[in-house]
Amino acid sequence: MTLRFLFGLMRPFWLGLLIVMCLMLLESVALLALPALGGRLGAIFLDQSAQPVRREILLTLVLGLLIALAALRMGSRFVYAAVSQSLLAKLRLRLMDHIQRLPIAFHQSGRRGDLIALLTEESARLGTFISETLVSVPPMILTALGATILMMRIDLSLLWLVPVLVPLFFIVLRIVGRFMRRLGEQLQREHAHAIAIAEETLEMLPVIKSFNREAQVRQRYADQTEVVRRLELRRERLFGVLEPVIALTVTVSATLLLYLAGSRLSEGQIETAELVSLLLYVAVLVRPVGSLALLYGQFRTAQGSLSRLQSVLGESPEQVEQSDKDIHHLRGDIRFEGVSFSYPANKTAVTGLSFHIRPGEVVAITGDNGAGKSTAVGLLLGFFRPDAGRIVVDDVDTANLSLSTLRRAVGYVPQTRHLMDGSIRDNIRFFDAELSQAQIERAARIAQAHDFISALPKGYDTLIGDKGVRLSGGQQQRLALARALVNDPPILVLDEATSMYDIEGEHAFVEEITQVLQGRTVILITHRPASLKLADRILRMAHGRVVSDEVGRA
Ligand SMILES: Nc1ncnc2c1ncn2[C@@H]1O[C@H](COP(=O)(O)OP(=O)(O)OP(=O)(O)O)[C@@H](O)[C@H]1O
Repeated sequence: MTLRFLFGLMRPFWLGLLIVMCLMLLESVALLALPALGGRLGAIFLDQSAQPVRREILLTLVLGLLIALAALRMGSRFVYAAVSQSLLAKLRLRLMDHIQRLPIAFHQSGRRGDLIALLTEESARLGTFISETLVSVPPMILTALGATILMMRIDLSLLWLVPVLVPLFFIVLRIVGRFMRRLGEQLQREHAHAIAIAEETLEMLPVIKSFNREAQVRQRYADQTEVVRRLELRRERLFGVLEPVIALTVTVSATLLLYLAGSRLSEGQIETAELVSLLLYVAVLVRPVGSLALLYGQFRTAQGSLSRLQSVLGESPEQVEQSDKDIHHLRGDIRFEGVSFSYPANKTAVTGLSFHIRPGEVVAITGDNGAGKSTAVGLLLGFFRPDAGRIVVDDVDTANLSLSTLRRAVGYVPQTRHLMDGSIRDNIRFFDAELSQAQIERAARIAQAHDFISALPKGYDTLIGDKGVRLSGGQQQRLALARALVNDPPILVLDEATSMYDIEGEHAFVEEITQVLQGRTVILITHRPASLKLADRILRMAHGRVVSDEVGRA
C-alpha cells in the first residue's frame, strides 16, 4: 500500500481524525485506570476491612470513571461518524470527477462493474478503514501494552507470558493477512462481475423478455452469485475460526494467569486488591488483543481496495480545460487530412481518411456497418486522437483546440438518445443554467418537439424518465435533437438521429435546420435512402476511408 497515497486521502481530515484518536487514547487511559481502582474497591468488599468513608470515595471514583468512559466513547463515535461520512463523500466525489474526465477509450474497456463497486461498496469500506480502523490502532496498542505492563508491575513472574504469546500472535497475523488479501481481491473481482451482469440484465430486460430468456439470464446471475457466495462464506469462516481461536488463546492465558495469581495470593505474595486488579486487567486486554488480529485482516483487504482505487486515479484524464472562447464565429469548415485510427484491440477503424466539408453544407456520410462512420464522428469530437493525419476545423488543427471549445462547437445527437430523469426543460437545457425559456423553446420548435411538449399538462415542466411520463421513441429523439440545438452550434452531427421521423418530418426538420443554422454545417450519418436525398453531398465510406463523394439533392 502506498502510504503517501493513504495519507493524501487522510490529510484534509487530519483534525477530525486526530480528535477521534485523542478521544480513543483518553478512553484507553480511563480503561487502564479502572482495574487499579476496581481492585481496591473489590478488596474492600472481599476483606471487609476498609473504613466506610474510603469505600464511598472509591465507589464514586469508579462510577465517575465509568461515566467518563461512556462519555468519551460517545464523543469519539460522534466525531468519527462526521469524519467518516465526509471522507466517504469526498472520496466518492473525487473518484467520480476523475471517472468523468477519463477518455471514452477507457470507458470502452469494459470496467463498469469495477467502477460501480469502487464508487459504492469499496469506497465505503475504505472510508471506514481510514476513519475507524486505522485511527483505533494506537489506542488499542496503548491499552494492550499498558495493561500488560501494569500486570507485570503487580507480579513480575507473569513475564513468561510475553515470549509465548507475542510470537503466536504474529504468526496468526501473517497467515491471516496473506489469506485475507488474496481472498479480498478475488471477492472484489467477482463482485464487480456480478454488478456488471445485474446492470446489463436491467438494461436488456425488454430484449430478454421478448426472447423468453428469463430462465437463462437468471442462471447466469445465479452462477455468479454462487461464486460470490462461496468466497464470502470462505471469508466468514475464516473470521469464524479466527475470532474464537484468538478468544480461546486469550482466555486460556487469562485462566492460567489467574490460577498462578491465585496460588501466589494463598502464598501471601500478592494481595486481594492486586488479584482483583489482575482479573480486571485481563478483561481489559481481551478486546484489543482480539481486535488487533482482525484489524490486520481488514488492513490487508483495504490494501486491495486502495490499490484498485489508485489504479483508476492513476489513469491519465483528458485535458478538457474549460474555455470561454466564443464558438459562434466558427463557420464549420471541416477537413480530415489522411486520418488513421486504431482501437486498442488493434482494429484499424479508419485509415487515410480524407474529406472536406464546407461551411453551410448538409453532408450525409453513409456506408456499410463497420465502415468507420461513428469512429470518424468520435475523432471529430475528440473522443479519440488520430494515430496519423489531422483534423482541421476552420483552418485550426483540432489538436491545438481545447476539447471544451471543440465539443461546444459540435452539437451531437448520438444513436442512443440518453435522456435523464427530470423535467423536459432540464433535459433540453442539460445543466446549462444560463439558457432562457425562449432559447429552450426555440430549440424545441426546430426539433419539432414544441407541439407535443405543449400538449402535455405540465408542458416543459413535465417529468420524464423513471419518475415521470414515458415518451415515445420519436419524442425522445426530438428532445435529444433540441438538446443538441439549444446552444446554437456551428456544426451539427446527427448519428442516425432522424431515423424515427417519417420522411416528411425528416425533410421539414433538415430544411428548417439549414435555415436556422444560417449556413452552418450539418453531418447526417445515415443508411436511409430518403435521408440521403436531403444532403447536398453524400460521402460513402468503406473500410475506414471515403470511396465516393457524390452530389446529393442538388
Ligand atoms: N470500441 C471499439 N473497440 C474496438 N473496435 C471498435 C470499437 N468501435 C468500433 N470498432 C470497430 O471499428 C470499425 C468501425 O466501426 P464504426 O462503429 O466506426 O462503424 P460504423 O460505420 O459507424 O458502423 P455502423 O453503421 O454499424 O454504426 C468496426 O470494424 C468496429 O468493429
